[in-house]
Parts: sequence; structure tokens; C-alpha cells
Amino acid sequence: MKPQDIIAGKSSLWIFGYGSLVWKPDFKYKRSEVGYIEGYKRRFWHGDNFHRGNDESPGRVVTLIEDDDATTWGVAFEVSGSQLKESLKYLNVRETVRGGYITKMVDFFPHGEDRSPVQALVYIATADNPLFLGPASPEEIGAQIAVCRGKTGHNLEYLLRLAEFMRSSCPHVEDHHLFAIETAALTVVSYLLAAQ
Ligand SMILES: N[C@@H](CCC(=O)N[C@@H](CS)C(=O)NCC(=O)O)C(=O)O
Repeated sequence: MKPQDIIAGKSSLWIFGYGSLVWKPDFKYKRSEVGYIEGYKRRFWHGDNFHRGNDESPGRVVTLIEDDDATTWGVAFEVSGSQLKESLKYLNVRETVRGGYITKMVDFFPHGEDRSPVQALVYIATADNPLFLGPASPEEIGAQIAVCRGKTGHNLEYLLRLAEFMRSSCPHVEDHHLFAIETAALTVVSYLLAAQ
């Protein structure tokens, strides 16, 4: 979907973040809500040769993989008025042009009792994306993240900030994939530091 098609006729829009967007939206928004989407699992299966890696050593960032039994927790940001066009223009470069993500509309469920879902835009990197790296063990992914860096910073920062967000904002959620990779990456870092 092109940004102009997304905002056609809309005065406001919710944008769901589940990776770097949860800790670094970098666009103006009216309000935000922690919550989840259904039917997708978050996986470090997408490559990144710009923000957190390069062509020789692509980093690993998250995408969403369809799974009817899964939910993914993150943050939805409501943008309205001029924020709508500004946020989509910014995210089109950050997510689509540089990251290879496409856009979909999903139901977002704000955290809390009996909250009705709202439609939200989400950026997803699909398996046909040339940067898609696919499944690997937490040890392999952790080792890759421990040594990669790109124009925006270290891949380890991306991992640790997402893990911190989940612990602080979603303490009731056990994200085995995320925390196993965090443990593996920190183990590699400790070995590298000890070897110095
Ligand atoms: N689309 C996901 C993942 C977004 C994401 O991590 N995209 C990368 C692009 S490859 C990014 O924005 N990186 C910025 C950074 O690493 O600071 C989200 O909603 O948070």
C-alpha cells in the first residue's frame, strides 16, 4: 500500500511497532498504547544492511511471521492531522526504502480489560524480501547480533532495547525467542571481552 492510499479519507491512523519502533518511533504522534496483535510471531529473521549491519555483515532485525496461535506485543502510536503524512513519509524511507518492509493493516488490541481492537498499520518484511535471512538458532542469531553494526548503531543495542521494552512494558509476556537470543548475544559479548 502506498502512503497516500493508506491515509485516503483518514483523519487519524494507528501505527503498530514491534521492533525499533517501540523504543524509537522518531515521529510525532498524538498518543501511544501498549498492546498486541494476533496471528503473528516476532522473529529476528530479517536482515539489515543499513541501520544495524552492512552488505558484508548484515545485522538481524525483527519481522512478523504468520502464526494463527501467536500474539505479538508492542506499541501502537496514533497519528492525526499533519502527523499522518509526516509519519508515513518518514517511515516509508526508514522501513520500506531502507528496510524492505511492506505495509499491512491489522487489528491492534490495547492492553487492558475489555478494550476494543482498532485497525493499525504495521510494517512487515516478508520471506520474498531480498534481505530476509529466515530461521536460525538463538545461538547463531545472537552471535550475529553481537558483532554487527550499521549506520544507526550496534545491532546489540537494537536487541537489548527491545528486550528492555518487553521486560518493562510487557512483564506478563514470556518472549522465549527474544530472551534466548539476548542470552546468547550477551554470552558472546562476555567471551569477546574476556578474550581482550
Ligand atoms: N517494523 C518493525 C521493525 C522496525 C525496524 O526495526 N526497522 C528497522 C529497519 S531495518 C529500523 O527502523 N531500524 C532503526 C534502528 O535500527 O534504529 C517495527 O514496527 O518496529
